[in-house]
Amino acid sequence: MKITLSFEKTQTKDTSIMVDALRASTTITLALNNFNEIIPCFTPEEAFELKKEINGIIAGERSGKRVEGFDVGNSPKDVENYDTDIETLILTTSNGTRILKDMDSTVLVGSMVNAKAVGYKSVEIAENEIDVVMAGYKGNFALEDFLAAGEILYWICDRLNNECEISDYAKAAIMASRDYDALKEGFYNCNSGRKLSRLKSKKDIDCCVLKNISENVAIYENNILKLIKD
Ligand SMILES: O=C(O)[C@H](CS(=O)(=O)O)OP(=O)(O)O
Ligand SMILES: [Mg+2]
Repeated sequence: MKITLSFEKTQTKDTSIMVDALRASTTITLALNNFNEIIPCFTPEEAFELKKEINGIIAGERSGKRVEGFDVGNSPKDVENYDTDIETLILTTSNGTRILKDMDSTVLVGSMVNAKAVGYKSVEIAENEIDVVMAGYKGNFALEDFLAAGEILYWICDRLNNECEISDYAKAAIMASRDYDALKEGFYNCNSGRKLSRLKSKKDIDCCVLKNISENVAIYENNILKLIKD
């Protein structure tokens, strides 16, 4: 099995894992405890248009703040705990939902909170290649996505008993993610982490940095995110 790490765009047609640790991947993973499906939109305008056509809760942010007129922002716990009987979540965020659009492969969603589950599941479904794709921050490298990718890559290699062809880039992410105290420091002091703290959303970082608190693995098929079947 060939294991790689990429930025924004996947390099495989086999199996990709989209990683946006602060916060979209975490929000998607935990939202599936409250919603049956998530429809990612690429702009707030598109989300508002879709809301007119379907019965859905509309969530997301721009610059880390809830979009005016949305039911909820991009806080994983706020979305997970949103009190509703509606089964569909419409979600648009600055980075994570944007990069899903161009991924021409089987796509899973990975974060710290489901790192082992998504790593193991990717090995189960991949044929020959797994590419972990970092969402980044406004088109730039994001430390938290590199660290979360490293945690996921660790579990992929663990599931393969380290019998795999892994890129140096992917190896570097694993090495960078091994010290959990350093990883947490990275989450709180990266660009997104500092911004979220300024926006009084530190509680979201507290959630997004937790390791393996969820078995949920979302798969992106036909423009919809749902829990992958066992
Ligand atoms: O909502 C988020 O946390 C980020 C935007 S920012 O880094 O807080 O400005 O969006 P995401 O698409 O989850 O990276
Ligand atoms: Mg992010």
